[in-house]
Amino acid sequence: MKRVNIIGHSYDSFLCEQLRRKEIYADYYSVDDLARFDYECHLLLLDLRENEQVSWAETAIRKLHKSTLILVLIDRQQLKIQSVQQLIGQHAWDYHTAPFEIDRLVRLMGHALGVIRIRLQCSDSHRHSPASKVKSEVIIKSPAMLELAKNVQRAAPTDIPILVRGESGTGKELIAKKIHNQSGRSFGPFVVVNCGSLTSGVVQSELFGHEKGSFTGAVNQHKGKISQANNGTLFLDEVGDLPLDQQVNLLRFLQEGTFDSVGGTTPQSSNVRIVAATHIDLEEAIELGNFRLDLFYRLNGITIELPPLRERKEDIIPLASHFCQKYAKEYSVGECKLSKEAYYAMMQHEWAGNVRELINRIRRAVLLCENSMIQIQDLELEETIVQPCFAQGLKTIKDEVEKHALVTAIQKHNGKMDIVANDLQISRATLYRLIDKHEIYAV
Ligand SMILES: Nc1ncnc2c1ncn2[C@@H]1O[C@H](COP(=O)(O)OP(=O)(O)OP(=O)(O)O)[C@@H](O)[C@H]1O
Repeated sequence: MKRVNIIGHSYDSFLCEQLRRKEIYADYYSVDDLARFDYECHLLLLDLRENEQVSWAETAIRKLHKSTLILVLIDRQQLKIQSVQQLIGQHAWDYHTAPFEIDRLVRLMGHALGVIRIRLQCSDSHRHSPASKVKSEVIIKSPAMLELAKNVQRAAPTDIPILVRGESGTGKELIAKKIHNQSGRSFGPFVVVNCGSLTSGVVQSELFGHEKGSFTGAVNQHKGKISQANNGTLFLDEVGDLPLDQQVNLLRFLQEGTFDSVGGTTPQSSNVRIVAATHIDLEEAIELGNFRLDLFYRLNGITIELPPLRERKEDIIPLASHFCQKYAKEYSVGECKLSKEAYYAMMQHEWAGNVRELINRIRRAVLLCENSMIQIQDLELEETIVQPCFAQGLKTIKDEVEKHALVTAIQKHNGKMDIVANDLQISRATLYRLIDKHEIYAV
């Protein structure tokens, strides 16, 4: 659905309804209600019909960003008025004379929106070097995550809602930022709402905003996160924890594109792309009656499922190295390395807290380690114990040769498992099975 802001003398329900039928959502502000208008729009229709005085329109135009496209709607006879001519000549991108023909008006708006889109794309490629985007450096080496990155790249440029699922600390928010950065909205804001940390009343005002005086303590008007995310991405973190009574309001916004602020009397709109994340089992929450099925369908245009770190072991060491470097630089302690024991302990650890846990252990270890070498105790990990193999005949000799080949290849390639597997001409799955079989926790 397309959107246009209209300023006019008084609310014209007929015009708004006609536009709505053509899938254009009109946010109408009457001259008396301009305090509500935030002047941050791309397309503005100035409805000057039956207005002799246009001074209010000139005042409004002065507050607009100079890139806003202005269309003017006037009565034919107004074209003869000098102030109207001036206003059109100086500020309007185009005008339309009443009685309006809805199809012509819609075509005009469609054209204006097209121009805006092209302008934004051009200014985006000029203005936005990677440094100006939301920070989202993602370390990825495992096949599962490389596949996931491909899906993110495919889905990001569309406006399809994305549901990111995964255990806590797997990188859901980071992926949401990546989606934003790879979308046409990267020039706009990336706004995060943590649905889990707020009570129902607070969530409503946080998401939808509130009007001055709408409740005790509402001393000023507050712009909600949905409005703040206009032309950008709204990231609904822990959406599974959104209180049930607020789920219906969110659903209405997702279906109709409109919402009411707390204490507000006119529906508002905002052009946002929704990315939601959850670590809870939403299907189970639906069965238990804690989450709405219709909202689930609305949010779940595409699902991106982040595997836990223990299921993508190839990412562990690259992540550890990255954060070693990062914190060594941050704490000015010189380059740090992982000892072989630390390395294997990391590969064996369960990582219940996923990447967040890895970051915490590495950060602490970088500070605590001696001689720039991170040991198991610096990471506060369990020492992995190598069980001896008992030699018994040919089978044992074969086993010993196999183990020796594995250990040698792992040492030679510094633990890079994909290269080790390649060198030994076995699949990665077989390599891990053999590492488990021989209990190779340290080399
Ligand atoms: N692949 C990755 N590369 C680099 N950093 C990562 C990666 N994955 C996660 N991180 C980092 O790990 C930390 C946790 O990630 P994030 O907050 O995105 O996880 P989450 O799944 O949203 O967690 P929660 O469910 O607890 O909100 C962040 O500091 C993030 O930058």
